[in-house]
Amino acid sequence: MLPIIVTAAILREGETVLITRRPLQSKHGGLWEFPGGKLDPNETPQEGLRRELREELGIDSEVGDIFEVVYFRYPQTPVLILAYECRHLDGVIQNIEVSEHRWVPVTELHRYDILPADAPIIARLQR
Ligand SMILES: Nc1nc2c([nH]c(=O)n2[C@@H]2O[C@H](COP(=O)(O)OP(=O)(O)OP(=O)(O)O)[C@@H](O)[C@H]2O)c(=O)[nH]1
Ligand SMILES: [Mg+2]
Repeated sequence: MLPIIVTAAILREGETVLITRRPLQSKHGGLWEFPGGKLDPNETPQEGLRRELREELGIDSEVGDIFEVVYFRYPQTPVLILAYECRHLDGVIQNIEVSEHRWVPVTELHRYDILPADAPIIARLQR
């Protein structure tokens, strides 16, 4: 099966990185992740990630360099996650399509129940 392509944002503030919590009623509800989502047809990854950050958090952003690429097999379908360094340009972060957001020091990410596919992203953040 071909993987679903997903983009994820690495947004930093000082030593911290932004993680968001999936709504309880959604798939993997209650788990933490990096904001982002599935690519729509005919969208570039950068366009898709900017759209997701607007939809989920209400912010304008700039998508920068690729940070990590992860292939992971979930029981239902594999995912290919493209994680990009992003810059928060404008707007106050709101929990629109997420239940919570938190700025977490990279050394404390292990305290959170983060989606298993994100392990290589976390490892790179902690290097
Ligand atoms: N955004 C995001 N998705 C991730 C991460 N890690 C990870 O395994 N995923 C998986 O990627 C898939 C797509 O993400 P999503 O459900 O947020 O997609 P979406 O925002 O387009 O939402 P939708 O499906 O309700 O339209 C999910 O199955 C999710 O489990 C991550 O760090 N960020
Ligand atoms: Mg999403």
